[in-house]
Amino acid sequence: MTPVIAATSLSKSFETKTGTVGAVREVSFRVAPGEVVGLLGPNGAGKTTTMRMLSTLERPTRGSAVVAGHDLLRDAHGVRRSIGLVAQSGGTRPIATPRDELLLQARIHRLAEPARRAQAMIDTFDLADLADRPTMTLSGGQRRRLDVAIGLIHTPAVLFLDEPTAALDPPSRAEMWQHIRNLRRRAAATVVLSTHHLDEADALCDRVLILDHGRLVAEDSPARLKRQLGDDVLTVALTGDAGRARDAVGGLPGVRGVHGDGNELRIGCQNADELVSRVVLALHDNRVEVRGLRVAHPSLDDVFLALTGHATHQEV
Ligand SMILES: Nc1ncnc2c1ncn2[C@@H]1O[C@H](COP(=O)(O)OP(=O)(O)OP(=O)(O)O)[C@@H](O)[C@H]1O
Repeated sequence: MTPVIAATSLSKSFETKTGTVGAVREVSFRVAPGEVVGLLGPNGAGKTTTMRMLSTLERPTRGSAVVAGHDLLRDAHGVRRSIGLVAQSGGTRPIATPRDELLLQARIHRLAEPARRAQAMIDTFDLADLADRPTMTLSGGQRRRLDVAIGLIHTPAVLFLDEPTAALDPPSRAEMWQHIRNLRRRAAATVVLSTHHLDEADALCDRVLILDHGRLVAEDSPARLKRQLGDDVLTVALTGDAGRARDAVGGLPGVRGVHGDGNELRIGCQNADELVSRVVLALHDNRVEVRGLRVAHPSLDDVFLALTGHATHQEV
């Protein structure tokens, strides 16, 4: 199947007073039609810059991409016509109403029957009660919903959502998740979204691209990424030398991998119940005090830590 996005060695460097920042480095990937793909990584990993390049807002320093059949460098106009972009900051005017904003976008895209199209988006995104109020009176979640409606009004082949749920409270977040799920069900839209919430990527994405320091370090479905670590993760809170603790348990039979984050070891394994007593004994023999134990299925947090050596909430 022809991919909707094919990025090849996409790279972007910024020249700053303190030197060159390699924001995105040689990133290559493909996105199939109808896929929901997550760009995942901590602050500064290169997610926004990747999206800005793919939506023609930033020119790549190196590399190329084809988006919805249009070459990014040779046919930026074609790319722009085929995509919707919901930026982190949104883009609505405070005193305009949602209906004004949707109408304006419909006209910018020269859609037939703009008023009917605006109303369709108002209905789809549950904006009926809010449609004629100034956008500055909307809550963060309501405004975000409007941003997505605006991004979709021209039925783009690809929708880029930059942190669609940043700063939303849990109910608004859940609502936004439902809208993103509906996009795929109703519109079969291809969606590329960025997030640093691993649970969000897990809940919404067919595939995640994990970025760290501008590089693509892994690319797979959330389920397969987690399975690589085993069925269980045994988390051990400890006091003592983390390096010595890692060495003590790393070679035990059944251990798939050990990752340390401060005073905590996370041990990927097939069956944590069988391993617990051996881990405690090995740590005791190496003078590491165990303060607590917890068993869980691997999360994308564990995957991220295993791949990069640091947690997603740490800035890079
Ligand atoms: N215009 C710019 N000038 C200089 N450096 C920049 C510019 N834009 C981005 N950067 C740098 O590029 C790197 C990647 O930034 P980017 O915004 O793409 O990361 P991100 O993963 O989207 O982060 P966040 O989750 O915080 O939005 C960062 O180190 C950032 O400071």
